[in-house]
Amino acid sequence: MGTVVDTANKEANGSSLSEKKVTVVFVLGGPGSGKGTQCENIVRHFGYTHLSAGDLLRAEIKSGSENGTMIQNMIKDGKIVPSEVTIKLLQRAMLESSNDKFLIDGFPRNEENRAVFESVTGIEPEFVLFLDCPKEEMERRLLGRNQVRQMFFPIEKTILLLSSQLHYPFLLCYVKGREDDNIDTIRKRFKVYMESSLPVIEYYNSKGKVRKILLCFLLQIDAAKTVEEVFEAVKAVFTKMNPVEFNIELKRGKKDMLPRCCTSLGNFFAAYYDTTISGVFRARPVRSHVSYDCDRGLI
Ligand SMILES: Nc1ncnc2c1ncn2[C@@H]1O[C@H](COP(=O)(O)OP(=O)(O)OP(=O)(O)O)[C@@H](O)[C@H]1O
Ligand SMILES: Nc1ccn([C@@H]2O[C@H](COP(=O)(O)O)[C@@H](O)[C@H]2O)c(=O)n1
Repeated sequence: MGTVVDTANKEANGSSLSEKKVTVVFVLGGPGSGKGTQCENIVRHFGYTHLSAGDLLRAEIKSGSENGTMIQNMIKDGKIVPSEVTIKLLQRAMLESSNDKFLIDGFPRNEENRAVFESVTGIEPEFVLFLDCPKEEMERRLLGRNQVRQMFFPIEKTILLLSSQLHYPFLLCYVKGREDDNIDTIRKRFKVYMESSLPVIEYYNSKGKVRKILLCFLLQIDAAKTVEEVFEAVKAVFTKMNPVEFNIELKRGKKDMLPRCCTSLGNFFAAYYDTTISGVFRARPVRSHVSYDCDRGLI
């Protein structure tokens, strides 16, 4: 008998994810680090489809599903919803999409999410984009997120006015925004992030899959990077996403020859792995449009 996730894997259009070859990038970072904001930019520039695990869960609550109340309680408490539920939603969204490139935002959130996703779908992420943001900045952003909604959305602003002037506090429930953007739940979400989500990032880091973006300038107070500054760094990661492998024989087998390899291959390579594995090293192209007809060389 198949599991719930097996069923989801088949039901969208009769096909399964293993038949549909997909590229997946996980976008991770603490609550409010700006994952959703950067995903919107990546979608525009690089043609990915953005799947936010949190948004899919919130949509499931609204749909009146039998799991709705359980999901709502978990989110209110900052807890992680059982993997089977979230993975089913992700699988369905991937199967229903005509795209084959996905940004999965806010997933995997814990070791169970990661292991079940990989075993059920057979998908390993291309890489993990990790937005590394100080806690104080994330807290400021989350608390600000609801205020922004209240200040700029005209209907919400009107309801706010009515609720205060006519003393109808119940109207406030229409302008609250995300129920988990309150200080109590935010603290719980930070705890879950530190205890359960960071180990997943460490796991992928040990496999060389993490591309970390620092969201604040180092050694500066109040030095959070703007959305545009962060996206410049994100763009560089996606532009250089496909490493090119060269079989380069190093005459003297010395690591310090590698920068010269890069230079002699036309200055197209900004970075390289400084380890040689039986004479092979990988270089990342600076310009994505360059074509590589030289994949062998003797330096
Ligand atoms: N670089 C930035 N500088 C200042 N504010 C930002 C920046 N990036 C995002 N924000 C703002 O911070 C808030 C949180 O951003 P966003 O919703 O993208 O975070 P998130 O990581 O997806 O959050 P969550 O984990 O809760 O889903 C939003 O109000 C957004 O406009
Ligand atoms: N893999 C996940 C992702 C999210 N959740 C729950 O949703 C809440 C909001 O998530 P955001 O990514 O939108 O911040 C989160 O606090 C969890 O309760 C989950 O369970 N599993």
